[in-house]
Amino acid sequence: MKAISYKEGQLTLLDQTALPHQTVYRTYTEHEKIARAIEDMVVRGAPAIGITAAYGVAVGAREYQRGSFREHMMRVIERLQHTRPTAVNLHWALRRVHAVITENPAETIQALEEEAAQIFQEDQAINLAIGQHLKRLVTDSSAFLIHCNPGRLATSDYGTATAPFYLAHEEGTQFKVYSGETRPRLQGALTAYELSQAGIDVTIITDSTAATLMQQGKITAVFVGCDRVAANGDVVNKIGTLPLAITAHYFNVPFYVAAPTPTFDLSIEDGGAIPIEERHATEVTHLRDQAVTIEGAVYNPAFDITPAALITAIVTEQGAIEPTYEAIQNLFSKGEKQ
Ligand SMILES: CSC[C@H]1O[C@H](OP(=O)(O)O)[C@H](O)[C@@H]1O
Repeated sequence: MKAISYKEGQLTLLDQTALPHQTVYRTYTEHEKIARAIEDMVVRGAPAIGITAAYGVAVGAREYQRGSFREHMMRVIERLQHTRPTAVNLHWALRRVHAVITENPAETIQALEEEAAQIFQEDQAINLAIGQHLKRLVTDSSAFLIHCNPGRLATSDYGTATAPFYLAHEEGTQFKVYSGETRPRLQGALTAYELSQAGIDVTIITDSTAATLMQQGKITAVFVGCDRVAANGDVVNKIGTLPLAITAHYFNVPFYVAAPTPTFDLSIEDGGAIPIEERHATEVTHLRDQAVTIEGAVYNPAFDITPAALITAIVTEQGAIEPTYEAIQNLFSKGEKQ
C-alpha cells in the first residue's frame, strides 16, 4: 500500500478519499492539481504532504514553457505552500527543494527529482528508526490505542506511530491495536483499514470509547503521530489528540508521540503559535459513509462509567448537590422527614 510514487514527471497518489471502498490511484502531471490533491486530502498526513509537495515542485518545473524560469518556480512553490498550514513537513520540504533550483530548467528538474527522492528515502529510514524505538513497548498481550492515521497512508513506508506495529507483527508478536475512528474525516478508520490489510489485530472504536478502554485497564500505551512540534515540546496533532492525552493522564496510561525531526519547528516557541487549519463545515455536517471492511472487530459499548471524582455536581429538581455518599443520603433522608 503505497500512498505516493513518482516516475519521470508523473506523480501517482493513492486517493485516500475513496478508501476503503475503492483503491483508486490518480496520476498527476500539473502542480496545480497536486496542490488541490493536498487541499482535498487525496493525500494527507504530515510526512506524505511534505513528500508530495517536493515532487509537486519537480512536476511544476517540467511545466515551464517561457519567461523567467526562476519566477515560474517561485509561483509553483508559492502555490504548494498555500495548501495546508499546520503540518510543518510541507514547509520544510519546500525549503529543501527550493535550495536546488537554478536558472537551468533541465538541471533543476533532475536536482528536484533527486532531492524529492532523498526526502522520500529519509522518511523511510525515519519510519524504521521510530518503529524500532517504539517496538520495545510492543510485547505479547499488549494493547495500544492510536488516533488518526500516522501510518503507511501518511508517510513513505511503515508510518510513524504505526511503525512499531508493523515491525512487531513481522516478528510474530501477539498484540492488539484499538484505532479511534477520528471524526470528522475518519482517518482512524484508515488506520484500521491499513493495519487489518497487514493482518494486524485491530479493532475500530468511536473516539468516545477510548476513555472506557483505559478505564477498563485494557490499554498499555497510546501512540499518536504529529504535524508540528514547537520548541517547548508542545505537539499539534489531529483534533481529538488533546482529550486523549488528558484521559491517558487521568488513567496513568503512557502517551507517546511519534515525531520525525522534520516535524519539529524550533522557530515556534510554544504550541499556541502554530497555525491550526480549519476545514469546511460540510466535513462535520455531512457524514462520510465509512463502512470499514475489517472482520467484524468492532467494540461498540452503548454505555460507560464516569467516576464521581470527575463530576462537579449532580443537579436535581431540589438543586445541586456534591457527588458524594453523604450528600445523596442527606437528600433522601430530608424527603423521609417531610
Ligand atoms: C505521521 S503523522 C500524520 C498526521 O497527519 C494527520 O493529519 P491529516 O490527516 O489532516 O493530514 C494527523 O494529524 C496525523 O497524526
